Amino acid sequence: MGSNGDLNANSQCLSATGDPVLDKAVSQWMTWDKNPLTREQIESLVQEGRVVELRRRLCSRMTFGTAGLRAAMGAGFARINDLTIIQSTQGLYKYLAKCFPDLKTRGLVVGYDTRAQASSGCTSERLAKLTAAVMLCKDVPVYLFSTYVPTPFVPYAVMKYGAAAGVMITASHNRKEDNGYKVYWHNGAQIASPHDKEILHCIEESAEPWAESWNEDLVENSLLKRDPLEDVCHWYMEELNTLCFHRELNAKSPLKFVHSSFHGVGHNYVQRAFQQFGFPPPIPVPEQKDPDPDFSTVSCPNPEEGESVLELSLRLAEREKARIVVATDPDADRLAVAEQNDNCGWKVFTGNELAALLGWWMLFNWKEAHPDPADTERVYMLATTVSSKILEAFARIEGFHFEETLPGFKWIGNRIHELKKAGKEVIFSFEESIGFLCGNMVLDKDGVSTAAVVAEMASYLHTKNLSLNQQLCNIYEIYGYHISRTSYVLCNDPPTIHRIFSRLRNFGGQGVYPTSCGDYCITHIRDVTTGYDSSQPDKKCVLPLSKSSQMLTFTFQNGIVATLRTSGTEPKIKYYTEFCASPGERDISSLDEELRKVAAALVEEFLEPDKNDLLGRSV
Ligand SMILES: O=P([O-])(O)O[C@H]1O[C@H](COP(=O)(O)O)[C@@H](O)[C@H](O)[C@H]1O
Ligand SMILES: [Mg+2]
Repeated sequence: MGSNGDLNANSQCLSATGDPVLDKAVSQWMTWDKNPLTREQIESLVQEGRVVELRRRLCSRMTFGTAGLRAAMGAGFARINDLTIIQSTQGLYKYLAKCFPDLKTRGLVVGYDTRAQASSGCTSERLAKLTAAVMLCKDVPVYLFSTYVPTPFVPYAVMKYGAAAGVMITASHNRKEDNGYKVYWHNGAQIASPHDKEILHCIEESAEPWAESWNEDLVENSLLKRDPLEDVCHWYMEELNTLCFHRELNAKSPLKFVHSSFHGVGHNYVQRAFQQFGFPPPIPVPEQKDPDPDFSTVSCPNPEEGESVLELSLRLAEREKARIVVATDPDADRLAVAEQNDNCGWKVFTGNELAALLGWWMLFNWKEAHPDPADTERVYMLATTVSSKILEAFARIEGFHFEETLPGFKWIGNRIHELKKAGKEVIFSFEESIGFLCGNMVLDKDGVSTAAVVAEMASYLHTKNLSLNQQLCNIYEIYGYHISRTSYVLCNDPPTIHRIFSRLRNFGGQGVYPTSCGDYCITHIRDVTTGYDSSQPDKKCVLPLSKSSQMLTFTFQNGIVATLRTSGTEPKIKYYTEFCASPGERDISSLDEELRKVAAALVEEFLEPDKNDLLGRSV
């Protein structure tokens, strides 16, 4: 890297894109960025005259989506890199300083996962250190974990230390090119509106790096930096006892478990959690147990993709005669589970199916500890609106409360916080995307604690001669079958997405939504993007508006409910469909067939994949 004089000379000779707005952005980038690799990326793009790409990278900024800022790593204000992490943290500092007069005693928690990209020099660890440096240079104490941790450790630490906020550098299950910046508020839940908008505003106002923001030495030398790793691990593992109800049974269980950490952070933590529950540590998938930023053995690092990405785990489990596989996603906040059944191979549970099991399990144990039915009055379970309504069916029959939120655990976390304050007890929450929270130890989904809870549930059921799958059928028999189909198409072009949703909003003329899809009649429409709900007396959505994402829900005459929405973390349009049968209704195969047809019609007629160049799911 040259002296400041060189930087200015560089930025002047580069001002040659022919677009004054872009020229300004290029010159700002070259003045502010001190990372030679990302500077070089912009330099080459300018030299090659790649104006469209430059505009894409430099003329917009990342916004807070379903789970924080998330984008590809690399040069540009629209990407994750040293400079944008510094800018984001400067903005966060500015906002926190406004909200917390005691910021300098409270401090910030910073954690990171195991992502790395050679071409931009961005590793999650380095980005976490820069985050810490920005706060330290303003004399804000920082609890910076000395090694990678599961995402839920950050909100847990925020609550334990009474910190003002927390930042986790992770892109979870996204492709290896991406990274992200998740922000937790002092209550331990991820930030939601209005904090996200306010922070973004402060980021825009704090774009120029402060002199000391690049000073990573502060992390080594500052007395305001603490390493929370040992304490947090210890407290977390101890507190797991509140979710362990049958330790003696666990210790005697003949069941064997295989664990995959998907090349991410989960290995050590899941091993310890199992031991805390009285189990021997699960058998790790050796090829996937250590961090690998290339995610070399999986086509996609998302355990949600099912059997295709669980291949190594399933084969190992067969060799080891392990009945159950648990797989944490790369930042260990979500969990996939598969079970081997004697004659019918592997059953990989969907998030909705696992939630039926876990919801049942948490209620079962809660009732054991609180035999007075009057106590159930203060019990809550939560789920996002695109998740199965199975918990609602439980709540109706068992007499507790169920509520739904917008997609994203940030909504669930903040609602748990409010309910706790009001003296209520949220005993289980989930998202269909294999995100679960048993109890409320942290206010975010947690793959580590859920892995141990699943092992205990399976061991308990085993003593009753039941598999997880058999128990799932029992649950459906009592509460009604809940059959869902969820998938997505890929779309990298925001104008196409806009066109698709706008067509649906004006399907039968201006402002007229569709009244049918395929052969199926639509009876109600909910448009969370605009706040319209035809089923409500005042035609207004009960859920908060979600203007920055697209989300349309169709209720069909046959009872199926389907939602189309844009992902807030990846370039996807997702669809979610469910049929909730009444207890006693058993003709499952015909229900499933009907659901398949509705899902197919939804994609063909409403998304028009050929016309819109949408790619189907490849795995
Ligand atoms: O892409 P979207 O907007 O559907 O969001 C997806 O990822 C989010 C973040 O998950 P993680 O924290 O593990 O990255 C989840 O909350 C959400 O349920 C899931 O659908
Ligand atoms: Mg995750």
